Amino acid sequence: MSLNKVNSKTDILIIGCGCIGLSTGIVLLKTGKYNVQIWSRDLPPNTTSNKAAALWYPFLCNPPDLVGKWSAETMQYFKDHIIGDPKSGTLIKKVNEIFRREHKEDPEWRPYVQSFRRARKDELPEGYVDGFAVDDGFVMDTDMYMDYLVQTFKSLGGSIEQREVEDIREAFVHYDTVINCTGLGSRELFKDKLIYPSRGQIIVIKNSSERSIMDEEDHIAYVIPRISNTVLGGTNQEHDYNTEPTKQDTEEILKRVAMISPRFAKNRIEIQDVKVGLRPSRHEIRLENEFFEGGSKLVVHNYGHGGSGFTVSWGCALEALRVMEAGIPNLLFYKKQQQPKPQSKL
Ligand SMILES: Cc1cc2nc3c(=O)[nH]c(=O)nc-3n(C[C@H](O)[C@H](O)[C@H](O)COP(=O)(O)OP(=O)(O)OC[C@H]3O[C@@H](n4cnc5c(N)ncnc54)[C@H](O)[C@@H]3O)c2cc1C
Ligand SMILES: O=C(O)C(=O)Cc1ccccc1
Repeated sequence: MSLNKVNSKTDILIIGCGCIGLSTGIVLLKTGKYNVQIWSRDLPPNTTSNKAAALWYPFLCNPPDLVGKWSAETMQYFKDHIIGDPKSGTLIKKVNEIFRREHKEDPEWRPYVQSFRRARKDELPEGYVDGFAVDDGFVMDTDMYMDYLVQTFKSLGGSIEQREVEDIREAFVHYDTVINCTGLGSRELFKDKLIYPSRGQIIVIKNSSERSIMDEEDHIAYVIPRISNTVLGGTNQEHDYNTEPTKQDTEEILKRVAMISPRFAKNRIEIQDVKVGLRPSRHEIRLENEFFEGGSKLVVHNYGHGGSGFTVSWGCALEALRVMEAGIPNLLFYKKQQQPKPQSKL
């Protein structure tokens, strides 16, 4: 049995149609070497990814050095391929993280982001004494961006099937190489009990804001302006599976946001929507090969991106391609394929 090949391209299955699965699929398709299909239980707009704020900013994601590298690669990828396209739903927006106490240390990702600077005093609301700034930060109108990823994936020849995978062996019937982008779903599908939900609630409002600003010191508060609305957040309730918004969280978020952006204390806030998503949290992103069925099947894991899936998406997609291409030659029958055919005795 040879590697699944049609039109001399290798067939790859991706499980999961969130920002990670779609970005990974696009990177594979752009090489011109793979036929890529996505199987996914939920499709946009019904994924965790669609519940994100979303802005570029490393948050609740590890390991720090790799998250810094992948965040910077993702920022570059957005600048090179995405931000110029109005269909992508992205906007360049300065982002400020602010602190009530002096913050001596720069963030671990600072060495990777040249545009990083300390916040100026005039960028700090009353009661805040220190802060970070990234002038070329960017935000995504999440649903627009997710639709853009789906259209880009399909325009490159990718296909998407709504299908839940209950046992990875279902995938092995048709594919030798599978990329696992199931986020929190890996808790069941691969019995990884290290991944757990961190519940995040956000409020979508009509009002606008000139910058993204956030305080994540003692509790989370953020304002993230987008093309068609602004997102106020948020919460971070670990191991909480409740996907329904609560009135209490909405009130808490509005109270905290008024502290970091006083204009929201004075102006009437017109709530358009309240959303909840379960961040796929893990002590660190799992991005590695795992062989099954005696080395004849390969799964590339790419999940556990916590609060930074969009921020590291393209860096992780490029890494998943590298890891996969390092793994394929080790597939058992791939090796057999390469063996010279025995010469006939006649
Ligand atoms: C409120 C909130 C705000 C956020 N804001 C930001 C932000 O500003 N910036 C940022 O970078 N990140 C942000 N995040 C984090 C970001 O949303 C996640 O890191 C990201 O969505 C993870 O993407 P994913 O593709 O791994 O997961 P998901 O979007 O959950 O996709 C997983 C996919 O796998 C599918 N799946 C799972 N199990 C199976 C199975 N067994 N069979 C078939 N399919 C399966 C699911 O249906 C889904 O399609 C935020 C998260 C929340 C909750
Ligand atoms: O809520 C989240 O998961 C986010 O990623 C939004 C965010 C980004 C940066 C700081 C705090 C929250």
